Amino acid sequence: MNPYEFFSKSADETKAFAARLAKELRPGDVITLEGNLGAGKTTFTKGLAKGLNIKRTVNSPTFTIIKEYEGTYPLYHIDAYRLEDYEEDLGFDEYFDGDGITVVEWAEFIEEEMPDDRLNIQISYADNDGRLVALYPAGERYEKLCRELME
Ligand SMILES: Nc1ncnc2c1ncn2[C@@H]1O[C@H](COP(=O)(O)OP(=O)(O)OP(=O)(O)O)[C@@H](O)[C@H]1O
Repeated sequence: MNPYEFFSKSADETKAFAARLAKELRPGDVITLEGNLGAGKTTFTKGLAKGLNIKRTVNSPTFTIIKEYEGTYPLYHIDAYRLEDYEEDLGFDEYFDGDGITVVEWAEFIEEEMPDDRLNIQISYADNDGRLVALYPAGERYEKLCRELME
């Protein structure tokens, strides 16, 4: 069983959990978000933004592919959904190695550009409008981060 799971009873709880995670993040960190339509990926990202003291409203970047927000650190929110058939190098590594925190939805479509070390977060529907938020850390830094977050 995955030890890094959080059961959220409401959108506010999901946001609060994400905000707590955001406080532990630092520039160069990469998070991938997975979940069905309406699972709460945007809600989670709003929580991250709150934790990073971002004042602007976060909404889905589907049509723009990437959105940038200024906060304690910059937040780069990438939605790769429309890049499924894209073959060229898009230069996203500039974000992954950069000065901010990057959140990627549909990372599988740009897998070649994704770093190996990252924190994958899967949000799924649970009973009574709840959500299961499961963290899958890849790499030592994110393992440690998850352990501390769950303490
Ligand atoms: N526990 C919960 N956690 C997150 N969202 C919840 C929860 N309970 C209810 N919700 C509601 O579910 C909806 C989640 O929508 P959201 O846009 O965040 O999903 P999404 O995964 O980004 O969807 P899409 O793939 O359409 O962009 C919101 O209306 C939110 O208020």
